[in-house]
Amino acid sequence: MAAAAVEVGERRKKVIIDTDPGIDDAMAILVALRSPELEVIGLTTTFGNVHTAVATRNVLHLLEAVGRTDIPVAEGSHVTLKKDSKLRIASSCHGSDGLGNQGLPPATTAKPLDQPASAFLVEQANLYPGQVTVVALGPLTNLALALELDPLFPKKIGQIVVLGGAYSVNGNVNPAAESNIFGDPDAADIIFTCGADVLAVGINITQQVILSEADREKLEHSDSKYARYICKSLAHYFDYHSQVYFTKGVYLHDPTALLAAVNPSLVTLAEGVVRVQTAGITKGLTLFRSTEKWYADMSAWSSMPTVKVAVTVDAPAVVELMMQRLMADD
Ligand SMILES: O=c1[nH]c(=O)c2ncn([C@@H]3O[C@H](CO)[C@@H](O)[C@H]3O)c2[nH]1
Repeated sequence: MAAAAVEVGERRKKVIIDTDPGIDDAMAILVALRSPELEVIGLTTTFGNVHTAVATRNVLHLLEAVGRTDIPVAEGSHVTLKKDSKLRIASSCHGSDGLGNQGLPPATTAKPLDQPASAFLVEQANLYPGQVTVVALGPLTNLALALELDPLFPKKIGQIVVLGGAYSVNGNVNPAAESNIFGDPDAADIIFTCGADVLAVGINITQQVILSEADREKLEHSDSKYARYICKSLAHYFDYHSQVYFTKGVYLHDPTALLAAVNPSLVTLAEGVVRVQTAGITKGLTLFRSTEKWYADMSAWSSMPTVKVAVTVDAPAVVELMMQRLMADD
């Protein structure tokens, strides 16, 4: 089974998680910290589920709670690539504090770096050319800014795993758009067409991966500090799903993308050009053109680099692996 088949290579994969926690972001970060295949070399923050300052606060709180303040945190952009400060924040999904309205205090000593996220991303890509995987769990603004800082960033970064897009299904902001792409569609279109090794995991995949009430109970009975940390925010996430999706379980968006970086065999892929609609009623729409058909006239597509898009997922294996990682002994 896929979960058992994970092999720890001699060299752990260096990972930077770009994140806007967010309940399922927090879950993904915790899973990453418990994954021996990964070396988390940094966390960068962005807006989306919360404003960027709150994302930074939440990341620092989480790292302190699990004793991992050795991991550097770089704060990201507070506005979109086009400097729009009127952001869409998904507070109904995650609570106004991003972690289920727990009223958590700020971290006591942990602080972000002085360096902005984009500069940190460029620095790490230069330090470890071809070796760094960015798992992007929010809008892609910081990555697009990194590319502005260093046009060779797409060639120096190892892989960008994007949680984002809705490929041939409705979005979750509106029928057209998924939340992370809607948050900064200009940045997303740039990243999808920049020539980097991009793997997109959309909600057509992540909405198949469901944490049930029974799974939640198992997490609640675990002594692991990682499971205990996430359980405190799960009630809000379950309530939200029951109100808007009429489901008893919750979607594991961010952990699925993270685990696709840990064990790529959990998903199968198609390859083709992805473009993003940047305006109008379909703003944030992700359109995937597979290479299965030749088109006579399509200049906005034919000259563009391709990306990989996840098309199937072993959902039970993802849930099991996530549970194992969160409940493993401290
Ligand atoms: O705007 C949103 N509406 C949702 O229903 C919703 N459900 C989950 N999410 C968050 O957006 C990303 C997936 O699209 C993840 O980071 C979810 O937390 C949502 N965002």
